[in-house]
Amino acid sequence: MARGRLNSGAKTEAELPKAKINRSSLRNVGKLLTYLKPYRWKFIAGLVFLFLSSLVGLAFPAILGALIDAAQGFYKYKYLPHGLNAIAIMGFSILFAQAFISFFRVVWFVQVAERSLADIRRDTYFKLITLPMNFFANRRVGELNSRISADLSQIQDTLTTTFAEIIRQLVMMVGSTTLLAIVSSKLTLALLAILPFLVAFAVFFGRYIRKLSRDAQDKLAESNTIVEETLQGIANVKAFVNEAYEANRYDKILRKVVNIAVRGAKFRGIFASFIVFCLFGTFVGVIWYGSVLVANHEIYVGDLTTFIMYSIFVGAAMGSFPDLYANLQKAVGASERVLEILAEQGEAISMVENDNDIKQTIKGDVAFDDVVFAYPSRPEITVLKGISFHADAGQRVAIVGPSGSGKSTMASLILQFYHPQNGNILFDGKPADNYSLTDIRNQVAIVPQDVLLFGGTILENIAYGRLNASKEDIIKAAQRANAHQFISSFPEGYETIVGERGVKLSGGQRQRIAIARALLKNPSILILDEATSSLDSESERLVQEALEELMKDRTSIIIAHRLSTIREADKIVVLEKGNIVESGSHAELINNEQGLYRYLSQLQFETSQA
Ligand SMILES: Nc1ncnc2c1ncn2[C@@H]1O[C@H](COP(=O)(O)OP(=O)(O)OP(=O)(O)O)[C@@H](O)[C@H]1O
Repeated sequence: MARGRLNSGAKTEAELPKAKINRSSLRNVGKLLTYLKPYRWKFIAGLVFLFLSSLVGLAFPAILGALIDAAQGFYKYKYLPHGLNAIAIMGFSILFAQAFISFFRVVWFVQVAERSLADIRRDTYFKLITLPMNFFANRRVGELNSRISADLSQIQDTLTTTFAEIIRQLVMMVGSTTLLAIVSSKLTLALLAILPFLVAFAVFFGRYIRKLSRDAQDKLAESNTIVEETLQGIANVKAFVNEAYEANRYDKILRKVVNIAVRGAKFRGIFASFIVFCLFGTFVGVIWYGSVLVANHEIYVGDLTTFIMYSIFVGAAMGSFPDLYANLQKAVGASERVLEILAEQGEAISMVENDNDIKQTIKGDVAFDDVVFAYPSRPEITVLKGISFHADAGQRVAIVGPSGSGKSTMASLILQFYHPQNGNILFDGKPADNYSLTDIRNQVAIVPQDVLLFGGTILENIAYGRLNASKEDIIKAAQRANAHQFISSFPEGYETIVGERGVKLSGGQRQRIAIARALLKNPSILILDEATSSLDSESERLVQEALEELMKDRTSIIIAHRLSTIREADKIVVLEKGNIVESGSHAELINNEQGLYRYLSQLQFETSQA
């Protein structure tokens, strides 16, 4: 199912060229355009200036024609000054005005687009990070990444360039055609007899080329996903000596990209040469016919110049439409994909830091009451089948059981990453819905199996537990977590950059940083997802000591893999295939000869003896 969604997403992309720009897609894009609202005056001013600069541009051919006619002593236009120099000065003034107007329209459009796009980016990112875990289970990081980068850049491009170009070219085309008709209706008719064929060809061919380039883009996105996934799991790639396999995988997809792109290149080439041939052919024809009209004294030479320039404007405008239209279509597709994310239902987390302060304190009682749960991405498999257990505030409760029995799932439910389909999770006797999400997550900390550190400094990584903590508090937490010593031994101390995902630190060091982070957070409920990989005995001792310190005076739910570490727990809950099969103290459980706990303990004891 997860891949199903992914594929459907990819399919929308591939089919996009066929999706017409229609009312409903435009309505969708209209929703994104609301982001322009705060900057609407600048945007409207930009539009007006754009319109003006296009109109002013239309005056040129007339002025140049008038200049040439004036050289021969003809003054056809009453509203233009008589005299060569006067007309030339007018031409320069118009040029200056156009330059002036163009400057502002470019600056304003870019300002508006940059600002509104930053707003959309911010909102998309905010939405993304508040989406429930299930959303992420169904998508790849690379795919989401490209929403924020590629799709939004496409929209930005369209707002800054394509949109303005479309308006400009439309004004040029309509204006030039009208003026052409005024200059010479005969020549205009001759031109219009050829142009529709050109346009029809351009549109037909342009569509096909767009489809090809979309396919190439999709494949390229796929290849980027490979790079990203490989780099993220580089240790795995190396450990399995799968460099050649990955290189092959990447090479294969790159070949596909090249194939599609090369096929597209041929069509693009044909398209370009045909357009060039037709355009020049049209001009040659028009100049030929125009020269005949001049020879017959039906029009002036200046008129012919004016006419040729307007024809160039019309031709250029028509030639630019297929690309502009393709860009518009891409932007519509990109907007739809971005809107998809914006329309998702996020979790109730505020983006204002103070809103997320603790409002209802939790003492530390945790209980599961007949909890039934299946992951939304795999509804057919019930992972927890009616779990009930209780941990009093301050108690240590260990959850043990074979791999896949649902231990980590229980941790995710306590953190409210998912919600049970049946039953309740209770904090201090009250169902979780009675608390805000932020209240629960602020008072529950997890030290996960696989500690993920961010790329910044050690200080920043510990401070992640409480962002407003002072440096003294951070050092104190590190000391309590047995981390201060090794941190101080680094030349840069707390300012040491941990490297991407903490690769510069050992497993035990990373764990102690995670413990310091949790100590700083000072939660009333602690979840320890014990690391499966064992550390060397010295490191193990340091981590264990740090954990003891961390567990003091709070409820601890320990997901244990090594049963030797949980003998002192107040209660041990034994899980098997989503059911609690036993619970009690170590002494009670070990005496149950038929019990799973005793069996697992013996198994581990034997393995460690072997
Ligand atoms: N995000 C998920 N989406 C769908 N199914 C999942 C997801 N995470 C875990 N599962 C499934 O839920 C079941 C319980 O997994 P869970 O990780 O809770 O087990 P566990 O007892 O913690 O195992 P381990 O000791 O190996 O960590 C497994 O069958 C697993 O395949």
